[in-house]
Amino acid sequence: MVKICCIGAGYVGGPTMAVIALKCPEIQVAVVDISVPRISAWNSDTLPIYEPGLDEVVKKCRGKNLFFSSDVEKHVSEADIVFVSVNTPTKTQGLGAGKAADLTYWESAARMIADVSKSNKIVVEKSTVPVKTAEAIEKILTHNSKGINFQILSNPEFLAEGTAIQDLFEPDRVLIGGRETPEGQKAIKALRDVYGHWVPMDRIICTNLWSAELSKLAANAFLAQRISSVNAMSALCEATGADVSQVSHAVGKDTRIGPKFLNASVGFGGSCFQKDILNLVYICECNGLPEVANYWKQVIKVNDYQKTRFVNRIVSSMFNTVSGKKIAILGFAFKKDTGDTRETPAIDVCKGLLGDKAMLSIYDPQVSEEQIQRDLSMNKFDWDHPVHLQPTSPSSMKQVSVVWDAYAATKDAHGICILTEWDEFKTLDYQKIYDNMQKPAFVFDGRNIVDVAKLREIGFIVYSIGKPLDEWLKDMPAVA
Ligand SMILES: NC(=O)c1ccc[n+]([C@@H]2O[C@H](COP(=O)([O-])OP(=O)(O)OC[C@H]3O[C@@H](n4cnc5c(N)ncnc54)[C@H](O)[C@@H]3O)[C@@H](O)[C@H]2O)c1
Ligand SMILES: O=c1ccn([C@@H]2O[C@H](COP(=O)(O)OP(=O)(O)O[C@H]3O[C@H](CO)[C@@H](O)[C@H](O)[C@H]3O)[C@@H](O)[C@H]2O)c(=O)[nH]1
Repeated sequence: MVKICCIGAGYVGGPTMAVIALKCPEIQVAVVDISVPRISAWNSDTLPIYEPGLDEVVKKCRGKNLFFSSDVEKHVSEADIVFVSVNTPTKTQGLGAGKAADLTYWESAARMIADVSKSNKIVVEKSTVPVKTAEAIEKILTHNSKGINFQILSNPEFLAEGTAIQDLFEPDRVLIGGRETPEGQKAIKALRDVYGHWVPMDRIICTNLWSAELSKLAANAFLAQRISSVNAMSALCEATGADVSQVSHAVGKDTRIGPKFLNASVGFGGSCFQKDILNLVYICECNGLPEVANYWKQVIKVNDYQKTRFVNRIVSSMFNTVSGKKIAILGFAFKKDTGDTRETPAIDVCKGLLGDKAMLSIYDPQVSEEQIQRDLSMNKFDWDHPVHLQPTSPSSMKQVSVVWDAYAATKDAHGICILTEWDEFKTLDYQKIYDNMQKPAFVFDGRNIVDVAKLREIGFIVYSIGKPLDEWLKDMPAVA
């Protein structure tokens, strides 16, 4: 029986391994992590991450051919294939701080694999890593390898949160990079056979190691670049009276461009886009390519501009001050159908409003109060480091309250900011909400999900990203 072990039971390791276990009943899959609470949660009825469809998959396989354990060394030593899916955050200190990937967790996993292995293994990079990482990992593994053969593969993950299970069931492609030696090709075949249980062969792309590593960074950069492009257009739409949804639709109808990923928003968030582009920028700089680095840096700059622009719209619309005003924040996760808040635009928007002394009442169906407090008190780039390394929340967050209902959040509020596109925000009773708010009542829709005409009919002053401006807002400056 083939044994797989995955180091890192996070947003990628957990769902990916659960799907491999489901699709390959004859393979034994162990997911291991140094975080004991995380492993306990994977073994409980309340999984550590919220992801539609994940519960069913885990329940079908757990205890049969899918195991979650904190006995990292035992499972690694027994495995034929070891996936490494640990976090690779942005470095916060030292050389490359604020840009380069922090490979501390990866390196310690590699050292541990080298220490405990007694048989040949295929080691698979699942984490997103800088191009050429495999070379460094190979050095760690083969140094003092006691005659054991390690084959390194790069198998980056392309799932998106909120649709992880669907993405894993029907991936656009699976990418496997390996050495161009006979042993490397044999290792590629072994991993291709695992995915071959459910992924059509023509969707499994095999490349060399460096192409696979770089393709992952490139794919995220291209995706994020589309969002920054449409967000840049949204500012121009507001200035000219064009409607960004109509522009996106018209542009996306060109089959060379395509309709997906062209929704203007308050800005992209999530644990990957910013981190991976910064990493790409750093690699370009290290390779003496400042023009290429600056090109990609601009994608992040436009994203920051969009968040600042949104905050400025709110403040300038509300008579240039939100001091002491109650603002309801609807949605805190970085997108719908996840409880993940890493790099969510809500953090920057809330911090911007708090800086202007607003009183925030925050509601998100999947994010806990503790998480929100931690996020709002954290430094940039600390977010993806293990919890014990993150700053604790100060008790002085008196301007922030977290409530468990959109109606409570909006009661007596001066304004509403929609920051996550949760479906439930589309069907709220906005008349009831309006009746219970201070007047004039404002809605700032950072996701373009509300029916603007209907809300204006009720009496709201509405700002929607990239849409023709409300009369109220027309003469207000909205410079970032
Ligand atoms: N989140 C996503 O949607 C996504 C998608 C594709 C790729 N990725 C990439 O996958 C990687 C993992 O991302 P994630 O979101 O799953 O991270 P995560 O933080 O949710 O999970 C990583 C886990 O690794 C564990 N860990 C760290 N060092 C360890 C060690 N030495 N031994 C055992 N366990 C260890 C941590 O405790 C943590 O539970 C990152 O490189 C990320 O860029 C993420
Ligand atoms: O048209 C769009 C599409 C997305 N977003 C925002 O962009 C961010 C990222 O969304 P999405 O890409 O759907 O989620 P992630 O889970 O971050 O997934 C991305 O990052 C993963 C980690 O590398 C990759 O595996 C995925 O392929 C890639 O889509 C979110 O804040 C979205 O709200 C927009 O603003 N407009």
